[in-house]
Amino acid sequence: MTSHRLRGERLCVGYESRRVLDEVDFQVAEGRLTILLGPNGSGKSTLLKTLARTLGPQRGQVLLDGKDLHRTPTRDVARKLGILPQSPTAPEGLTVRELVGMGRFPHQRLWRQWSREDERAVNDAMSIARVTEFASRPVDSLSGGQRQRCWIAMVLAQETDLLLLDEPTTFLDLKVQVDLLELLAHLAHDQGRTLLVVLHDLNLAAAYADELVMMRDGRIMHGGSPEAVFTAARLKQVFDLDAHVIRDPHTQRLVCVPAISSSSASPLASAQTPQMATALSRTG
Ligand SMILES: Nc1ncnc2c1ncn2[C@@H]1O[C@H](COP(=O)(O)OP(=O)(O)OP(=O)(O)O)[C@@H](O)[C@H]1O
Repeated sequence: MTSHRLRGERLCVGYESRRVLDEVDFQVAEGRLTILLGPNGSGKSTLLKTLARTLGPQRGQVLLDGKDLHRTPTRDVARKLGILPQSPTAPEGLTVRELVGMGRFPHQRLWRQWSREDERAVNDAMSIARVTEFASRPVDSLSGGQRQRCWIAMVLAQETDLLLLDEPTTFLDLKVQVDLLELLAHLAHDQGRTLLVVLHDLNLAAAYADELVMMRDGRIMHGGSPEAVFTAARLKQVFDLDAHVIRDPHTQRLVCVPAISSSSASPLASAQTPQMATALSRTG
């Protein structure tokens, strides 16, 4: 049986008078890669922040190893749970090595300064996230994608069993997105870590998730394996997206192909014959 170290019970969460989550129950499957999907504004970040202790619930509770997370000291939480928020910003002038080193704070004590263990964790994290070459550069001098990788390195340096990542693939090119998802799957499958990740790319989510969770209007609509959950009917219901779900002939994985009306498709793509395509490309 899958056990649940992190779970939210009857969570009611909002901002001032506006309620976003209403009585949400959610359990993060241990040792699995769970991907949270949903349209903009559906409450994914709100749920993630509540599970990560950065947002307090108005009602309900989050339990980490059976204890109320919002009553657990920060350092204790940070030793078990790492979070990558959406669009984080680093203090001006902070170098990459300094930023990644901040991931080690929960492991330090007043009487125990920077250790070899900290140094090793920072070097490993920078190497995995491929930012070692930028180590002495200020974070704010890097490109969006390079910066995103530094933040991922900081979370990895924390060496927690639980990782909550909000849109970690923002700014990354497709190759780096795939590399990152490979890494996240490796952390779950080979190291037994528990990951909850918000993503917008439906196909990457279907390809890598052990569990897919779909949200809409602050509610969890569906949860389960991609095979069970990733269907055209559910994509329509949750995202209002007209799409076909087909199997990639090479990998047998499920892939969603958005339906594009023939009037908006490029004439080249909708050309009926190779001769028509050649003629169109000449005139175009
Ligand atoms: N700080 C805030 N103050 C007021 N309302 C907020 C705040 N943050 C989010 N909201 C509102 O809460 C709702 C859910 O937002 P949330 O960021 O959780 O959605 P999301 O699913 O993560 O969206 P996205 O995919 O666009 O990141 C939205 O309607 C949003 O406008």
